[in-house]
Amino acid sequence: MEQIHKTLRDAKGMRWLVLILVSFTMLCAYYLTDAMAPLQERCQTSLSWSATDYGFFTSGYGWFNVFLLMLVFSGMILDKLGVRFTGVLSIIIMIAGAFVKYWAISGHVDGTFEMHLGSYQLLAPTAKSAVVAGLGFAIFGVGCEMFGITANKAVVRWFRGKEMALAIGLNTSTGRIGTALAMFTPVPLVNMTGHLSAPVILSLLLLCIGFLIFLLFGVLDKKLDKEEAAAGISSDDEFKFRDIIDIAKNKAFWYITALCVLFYSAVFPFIKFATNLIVQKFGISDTFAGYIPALLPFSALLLTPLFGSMYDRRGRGASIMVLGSLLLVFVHLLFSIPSLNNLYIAVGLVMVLGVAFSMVPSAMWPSVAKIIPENKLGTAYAMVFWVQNWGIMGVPLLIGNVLDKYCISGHVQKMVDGKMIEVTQYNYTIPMLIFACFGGVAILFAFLLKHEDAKKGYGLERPNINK
Ligand SMILES: NCCCC[C@H](NC(=O)[C@@H](N)CCCCN)C(=O)O
Repeated sequence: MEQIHKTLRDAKGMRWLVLILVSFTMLCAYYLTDAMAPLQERCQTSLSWSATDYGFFTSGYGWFNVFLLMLVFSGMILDKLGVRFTGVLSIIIMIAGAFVKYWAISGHVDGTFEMHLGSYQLLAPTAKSAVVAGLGFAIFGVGCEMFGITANKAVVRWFRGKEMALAIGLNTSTGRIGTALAMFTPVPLVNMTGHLSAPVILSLLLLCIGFLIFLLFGVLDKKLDKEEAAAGISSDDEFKFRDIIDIAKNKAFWYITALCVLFYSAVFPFIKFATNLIVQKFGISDTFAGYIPALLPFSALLLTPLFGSMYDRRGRGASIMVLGSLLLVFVHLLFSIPSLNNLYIAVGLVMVLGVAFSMVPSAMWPSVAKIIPENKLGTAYAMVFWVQNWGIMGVPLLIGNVLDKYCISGHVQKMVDGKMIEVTQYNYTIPMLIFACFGGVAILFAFLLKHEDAKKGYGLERPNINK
């Protein structure tokens, strides 16, 4: 006779409480990730940054994750030391990074910085404040990504065989609330306080609250450990180097990873430049321009759980990813057309992008858990995030450079903080075409993944809930 063991994760209320506890920190982390996006023009005027400096600072998020392989180490730490330890460590790292970022943009750093290796110029003269803020963002990025994989693993642990995709979707949605808040609160906050660093101080506060809330999750998760140990359920979480090789041998894993880096390269970096795009192309002030990109995470936050729940009940995960990638290309292509400069069109396109931004993540993250066994999941998520970070890091650099080199359309005089300042105008057609190209290649990988699933039977088109 099969013995049925009831543990905390079998109690619906407990599962959802855990989700709330894990998700709050996600909101705080995502807020800080995007809080400088609506302030691009302010950084350029108040800190004398160029678009290249802004792109350089923005790319900071991925520096340590990519070059120091911090994400890979994070995955190992997660699989070896568990979600509680890794979660706490990641929040401490985020707080440290946020502090450095605050220091740099609050006027403590002046001058420019350049780097040479012999006669070769590694870094052209860049505002020192952008370099230090980038370093802070790089430290923060290590914590934020480490927390992302920890949250994924915690949610999969508590929801596997139950409402897994819905839970991952809701967790992602909470992050989107952070992104939405980051789109429309920074400019009013800066206007109110007169300090460019005000949103960063708010994030620091939120992260400290997140830290305390995560400790509560730790108490429940430890209790689940004890119950499972008493019931003889082993979690076999030990990390082995062989895991990386096993994961790397899986073709479907590489298809989903390629889809991930391409899709997100066309979304996250787009968010960083979106406020400025709206200011430049549709001619509205940055105070209101941030409201339009805010519709993107806002619609995604409502729709991600919806698509997640559809995937749980009806399946069709691979098809959802194909359709989401198609929508992405559609939106970026229309954004690239200079004559389409009606504000209603911008609102409509951002909403459609929100649909794409719900479809792909809601199907992608639960699908990784179908392709890779749970004991290797921390490492697998870390490997996907590592590749994805190349895009999060490289694409803002690329776009910043392209803007300064090929897209300057003029200069205007604007009143900023009571002073008349020259503001550079950009034409965003080329950057939007670059984003569309990423989407085009993403479609190809979404099809390859669907084909591989049909061949190997991972069940990406099947529902997640065990009936
Ligand atoms: N449970 C959440 C699944 C991952 C969500 C995914 N996050 C990432 O891809 C992160 N590597 C990057 C986070 C950057 C923060 N703006 C997402 O869709 O947000």
